[in-house]
Amino acid sequence: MLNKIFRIATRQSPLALWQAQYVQQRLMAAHPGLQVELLPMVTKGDVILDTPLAKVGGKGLFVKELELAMLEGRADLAVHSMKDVPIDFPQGLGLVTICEREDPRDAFVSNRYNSVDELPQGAVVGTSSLRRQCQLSARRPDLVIRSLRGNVGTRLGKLDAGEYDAIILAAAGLKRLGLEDRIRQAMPAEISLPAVGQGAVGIECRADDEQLITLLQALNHDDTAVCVRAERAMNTRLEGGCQVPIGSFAVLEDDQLWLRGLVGSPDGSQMVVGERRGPRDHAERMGVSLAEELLDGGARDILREVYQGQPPV
Ligand SMILES: NCc1[nH]cc(CCC(=O)O)c1CC(=O)O
Repeated sequence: MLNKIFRIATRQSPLALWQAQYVQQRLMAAHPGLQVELLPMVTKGDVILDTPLAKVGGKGLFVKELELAMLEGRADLAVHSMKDVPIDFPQGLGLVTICEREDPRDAFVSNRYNSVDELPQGAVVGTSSLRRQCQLSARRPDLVIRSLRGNVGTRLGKLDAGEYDAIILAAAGLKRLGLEDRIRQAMPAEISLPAVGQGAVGIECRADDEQLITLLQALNHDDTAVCVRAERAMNTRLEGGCQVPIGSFAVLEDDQLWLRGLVGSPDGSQMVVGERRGPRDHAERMGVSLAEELLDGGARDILREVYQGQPPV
């Protein structure tokens, strides 16, 4: 076993590399003598940077090449931000481990203002997330939301160049990159309900790689996995991709799971919210039943508009 080298397929953005190195180090620490290397790759999502994600086919773009490398045996595992992991996995691959969640909140970043509520009338806020746009606009209909893409460093550069009064990023990405001091306001879930899986790192590998799956168990964080499972079950029932304004966020409080969900129109004029509390082993069914409540409460009509004629049933 120890003469095998395990290869982690990874994108080359600083955040992707940080996450891959984090898993590499944790694997080697948990299993002294284990050899783990990185296989840095370029994905389609990295190449097409100036088109809104919604127009180029979504987040699957960032993972396809990594998955092909695993299926062809050039790599053994891939590390993902759970937020970017699609609902379905290709035949032969599976998500086997979810690591402990970093700060799940959205971060308000600005060089002039301390919070969303402090922004002046008509301020320009950068984000390409319909979920963030929806919640910002619902709270502050006067704000002008402008598209913002690129990796974390690029986005901060555009803020610093004066293109925006403020931008919204995931707190987790900023903290991992040592940029925590850029956060002016870690937005509570009441102001910005996070995306499914936000802040959690997941590990994908070949479903029949029993040796690796066993080694990876040491990195699994059960509480995080339960929360993310509930969030993903809700998202799956809604057939949510990343181009839809869906928030889903679960926490464990004294072993009780508290799941909150939100579906809104991109302009923030409509918003359907709901929540479930229950035992941790009901994670999936809570996600599904919350999704159904949201659908019946208006989300079906909102999503029908967004999906343009392909509504969830
Ligand atoms: N959509 C891109 C993406 N995917 C994961 C993170 C941040 C880290 C995380 O949520 O784990 C980000 C950047 C952002 O939203 O600011």
